[in-house]
Amino acid sequence: MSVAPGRMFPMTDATALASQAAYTEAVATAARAAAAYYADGATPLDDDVYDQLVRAIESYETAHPEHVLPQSPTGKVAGGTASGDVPHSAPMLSLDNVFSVEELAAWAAGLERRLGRPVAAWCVEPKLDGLAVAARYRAGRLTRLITRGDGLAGEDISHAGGSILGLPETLAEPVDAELRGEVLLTQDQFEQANTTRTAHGAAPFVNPRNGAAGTLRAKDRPYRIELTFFAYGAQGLAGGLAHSELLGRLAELGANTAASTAAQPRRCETVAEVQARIEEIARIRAELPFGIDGIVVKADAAADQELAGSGSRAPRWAIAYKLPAVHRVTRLLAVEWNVGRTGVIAPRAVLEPVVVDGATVTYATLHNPADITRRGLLIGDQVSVHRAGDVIPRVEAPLVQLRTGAEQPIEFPEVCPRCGDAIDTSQQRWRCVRGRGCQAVASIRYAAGRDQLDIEGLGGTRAVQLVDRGLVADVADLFLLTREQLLTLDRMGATSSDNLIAAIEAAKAQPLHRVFCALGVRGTGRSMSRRIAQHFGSMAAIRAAGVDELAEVDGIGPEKAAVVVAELAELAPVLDKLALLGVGVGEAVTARPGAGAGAGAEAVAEGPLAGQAVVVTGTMSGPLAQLSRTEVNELIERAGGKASSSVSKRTSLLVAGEKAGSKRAKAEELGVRVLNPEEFAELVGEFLN
Ligand SMILES: NC(=O)c1ccc[n+]([C@@H]2O[C@H](COP(=O)([O-])OP(=O)(O)OC[C@H]3O[C@@H](n4cnc5c(N)ncnc54)[C@H](O)[C@@H]3O)[C@@H](O)[C@H]2O)c1
Ligand SMILES: [Zn+2]
Repeated sequence: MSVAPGRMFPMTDATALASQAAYTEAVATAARAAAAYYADGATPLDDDVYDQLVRAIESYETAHPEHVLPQSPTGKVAGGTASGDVPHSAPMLSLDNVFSVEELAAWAAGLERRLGRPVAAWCVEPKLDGLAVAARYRAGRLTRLITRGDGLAGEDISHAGGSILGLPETLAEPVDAELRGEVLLTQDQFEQANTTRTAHGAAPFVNPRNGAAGTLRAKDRPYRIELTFFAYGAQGLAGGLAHSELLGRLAELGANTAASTAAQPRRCETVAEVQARIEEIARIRAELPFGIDGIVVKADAAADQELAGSGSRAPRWAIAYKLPAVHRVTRLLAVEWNVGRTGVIAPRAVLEPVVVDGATVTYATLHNPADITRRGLLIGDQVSVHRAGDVIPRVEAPLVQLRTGAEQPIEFPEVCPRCGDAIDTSQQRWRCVRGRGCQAVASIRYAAGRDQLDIEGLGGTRAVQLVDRGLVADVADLFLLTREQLLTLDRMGATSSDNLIAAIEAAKAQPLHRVFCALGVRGTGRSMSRRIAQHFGSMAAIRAAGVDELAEVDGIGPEKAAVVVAELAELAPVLDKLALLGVGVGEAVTARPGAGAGAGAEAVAEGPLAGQAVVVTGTMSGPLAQLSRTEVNELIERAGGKASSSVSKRTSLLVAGEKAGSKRAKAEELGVRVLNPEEFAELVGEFLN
């Protein structure tokens, strides 16, 4: 992640409030969201959106101070929605925010103007994404634990004291003091918490922060959830310590601090150094074992802090440099089950697209079936999605409070979705019992298919037999099969053996594009294979091509080209065998630069509609609904057919939608085959876009 100058994510400009009515509504929305956020975390707004809203409210209030509403969240700790009955020894404040390095520099300059001198030094540390607590110690023993509340008084949560790592029951010295810091769930603790909760029939936590809040408040739970404490402040310890010295002192007393992590607090002399450290922490954010939602910059010296003082909501000597939210709420649309090369069957969430940390996320990992159960997910749920840096996006949990009742259970496969054989569910990661053989069966079936090598007599069960008997492990092995070997298979007589051998022999002469297609390289269906074959002219040339050359083929971008190159490299042993056997060398089509998508002469002779005269009538539906009549006609031509407008003896096929009328009657009279738009779309599926 880079924090180069400029805004890291869209800010308030677009959401400036134009009128008092808009302001009133914004205040109401923010107040509702904050109330939900500090109560149970079930807010429909993402943090970024909430922050933007509050900024817009603030700027409106600056311009119209006479119109400020009393329920406005600005200037208040927790937006004024939290409270408590244990008074704090000194206010527990929030932090003001900046969103760019320019704003940070302006804030630092403002602080120095206020002080009338340069800030002696800064301390830069992670902004831990949890909840602030005050821990009171008497003679070194923990006596009371209190939430931040409204900043002036909080709730007593002493019951939680025993399950917080890094918050000692007894300090290393018998001091009377109050430690302040953040309580959070690390990623591991969050996963563990949700396993425990779902096992007890409780709803999983939406995200670690929400989980920490719920856990601190809860009493009398039948299970224990472990949390972690990071100290960053204190009351009642010897005064005059710089912040960085105080952190050292807290660690000496036995409390956990961020110094124990890769995002260690660092003392910086200049704002440039501060920016560099911010950038470092932002860069390692995704690898930290706990969540951070920003980086806190503090004036280090006690004298600077004292002179700057505090406002009602936040100290003036510290600022939070916010990072883009890595948690987003979106809808779970479906779960797909993909079988990997080794037969592992992995679920994948299909999401309503959402931008998280700068990238659009449409898929997220669900790890394994137990993971789905642990999270208690349903199709249609609003879910919290996490993504940071290059980390694979993951679904964290459903927001059960937002369910409508229309959610559906997730169906788990009963047989391998690729080969149809049984699933081994004895491990967390489900596997096809066929293991690597699953891939072999699937790839051989695919290779023998009508649009590839077109080997009749090599359907599903035959492919399974051949793989199970160890006769075939890849496409090339097919061409080494002997009649004698085939005769040893169940239900395989002399005639079927001869026929299959003949079909395989014939397949040797299949043109290059079909042999290439038979390899099953990802993203290269029938028409793409044709284009690649036409472009390069021989398998040797295709294999010799690099990413750049492949990317020149119509329809292959650099990313797809890289996939093709990588998969071909993996297929090298198969390709070597095929070359030795002389498969895929027949009828090499000469390279035709610029040949379009399946539009060449070959395409016309090859598609599912090859040589057919097709008429379209009525209203198109299904996948064809979006197409104009011209587009449907183009589709027919791409698929090898000829589009015509009237039904006659020469018509091969009529595609009849709703309100088809006289053409349909005539076709039926002439005995012409009639398909509805859906059936037709299936027939020409591959050519649809
Ligand atoms: N999504 C929503 O609807 C919604 C609603 C309300 C609030 N929020 C989120 O909550 C934020 C406000 O929460 P907040 O009031 O807790 O303030 P905050 O999280 O913006 O910052 C203040 C808090 O940071 C914490 N903190 C972490 N590391 C720290 C460190 N090293 N030093 C000092 N403090 C540290 C402390 O708990 C402190 O109270 C908003 O910015 C928004 O992102 C979201
Ligand atoms: Zn399988």
